[in-house]
Amino acid sequence: MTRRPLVAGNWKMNGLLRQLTELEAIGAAAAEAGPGIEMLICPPATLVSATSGLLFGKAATGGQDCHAEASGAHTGDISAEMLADVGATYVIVGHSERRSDHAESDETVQAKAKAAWRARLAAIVCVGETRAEHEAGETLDVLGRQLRQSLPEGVTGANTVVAYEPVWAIGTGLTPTGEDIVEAHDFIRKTLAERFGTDVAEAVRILYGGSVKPGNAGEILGMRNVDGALVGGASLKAQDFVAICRACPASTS
Ligand SMILES: O=C(CO)COP(=O)(O)O
Repeated sequence: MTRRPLVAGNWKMNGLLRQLTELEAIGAAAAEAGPGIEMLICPPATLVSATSGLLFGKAATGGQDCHAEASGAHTGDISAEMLADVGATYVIVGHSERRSDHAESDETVQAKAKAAWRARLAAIVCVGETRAEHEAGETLDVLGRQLRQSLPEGVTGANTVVAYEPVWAIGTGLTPTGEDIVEAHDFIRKTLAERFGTDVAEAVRILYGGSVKPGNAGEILGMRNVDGALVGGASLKAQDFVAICRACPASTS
């Protein structure tokens, strides 16, 4: 089974209209990379519409979060349907910053993943251990629990991407060892196979996120069961993001 690598940029709470100029270079690089790699930008909600317009036909656009409901009295929230309406095809759910800043539980994340599917968006479901959990040797236990509770029934390779983001590696410049990344990704693939069957598990892309930079992208993206990256800080500069995409081995079919 060949999985098409996905390199995704999560701009988090960064980006004003004037930063949309970065998208020109990203769109050009996506066109040059061809179909062997998929590129995705998840800007803040205010820029989703403009981003999808600028990247149309070249790279995908996603939201960073969605509410579980389609519409209603939820001041300040946006729904998966609203993201789809302005051209998004992906939405990140369960990012550790949502889990900590907004006390999102695995159950909430699961409801959001279902909402994404309802709106025909693919859900990028984030999992990852904290520093304390890492140091206590609990990484695989935490990943197992988060996968069990955050993923709805009905996962397919088309509707779901899993992102492994160790919380202690996000924005810190620290990354796990290669062995730790491979162990986590192998474990995620095995856990998906146990619940959804081998065919589905082989089709779901598993991204690594946490301090991915041009300097370490080639090594990380070449690892077994690493099907792309979810990039934070380094996705804000087109030059860095494009360098990361270029370091990604493309699928050949
Ligand atoms: O949280 C991340 C992507 O979702 C990773 O962020 P950094 O690449 O800034 O470490």
